[in-house]
Amino acid sequence: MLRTEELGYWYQDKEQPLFQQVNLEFEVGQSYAILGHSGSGKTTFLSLIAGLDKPREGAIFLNDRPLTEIGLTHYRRHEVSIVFQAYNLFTYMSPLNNLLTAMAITGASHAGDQDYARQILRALGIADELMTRNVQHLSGGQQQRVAIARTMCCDAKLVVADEPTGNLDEDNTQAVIAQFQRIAHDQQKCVILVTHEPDVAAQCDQQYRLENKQFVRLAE
Ligand SMILES: Nc1ncnc2c1ncn2[C@@H]1O[C@H](COP(=O)(O)OP(=O)(O)OP(=O)(O)O)[C@@H](O)[C@H]1O
Repeated sequence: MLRTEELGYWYQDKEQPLFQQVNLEFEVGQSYAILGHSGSGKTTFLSLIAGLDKPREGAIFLNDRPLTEIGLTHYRRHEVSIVFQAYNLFTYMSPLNNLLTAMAITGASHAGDQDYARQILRALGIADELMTRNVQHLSGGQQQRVAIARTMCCDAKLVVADEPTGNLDEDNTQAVIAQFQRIAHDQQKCVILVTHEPDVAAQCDQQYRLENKQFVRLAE
């Protein structure tokens, strides 16, 4: 579904590329973890496949169409869903309104369907009384679950997550990873997440380590 071809990136003020000649394929129905030491370029890679930045070299294809042809604005709005470590929810809204707004903005097939949004929040353990409260009253783990619920109610087949469990305790980490696995397997989406935690990576279907400017597939 998503393919990189001879992908390379460096920041203008850096002499060395962070990665170069990267040829990878990501499929729906699978979850992928990307590991690598701090500063190796994991977040940068994620920002390229999320359409937040453009490659210096090579190209990214969604279903064989280059992102440059799809257009980054359309791609970001309709084709990819992003989960950040810092949740990035609308802080002045309730969980329910966060989902409804995301569905409206992206033109999701369930746009406007409150029951559907409630059902997804419930499945992620957000109790009915929390759904209409301001999200700032929720714990970090609950907010991250709302961010994941938002991904689930949108139609984008590609879900990218940057350190989604970085702020969470063990229980919430497990709940979040289990949910990403459901997104990949039950919703048949492609989940790509960056993590520092080998235990988290081990629960994904495939793992890569970014080292020496290349993504090395780790044995299962
Ligand atoms: N906007 C920028 N301009 C210049 N250099 C940057 C910029 N963003 C990141 N870098 C540098 O690029 C390198 C890779 O950063 P990146 O955030 O992609 O790494 P990472 O592997 O995600 O790191 P971490 O695990 O610590 O989050 C780092 O050396 C960082 O300092």
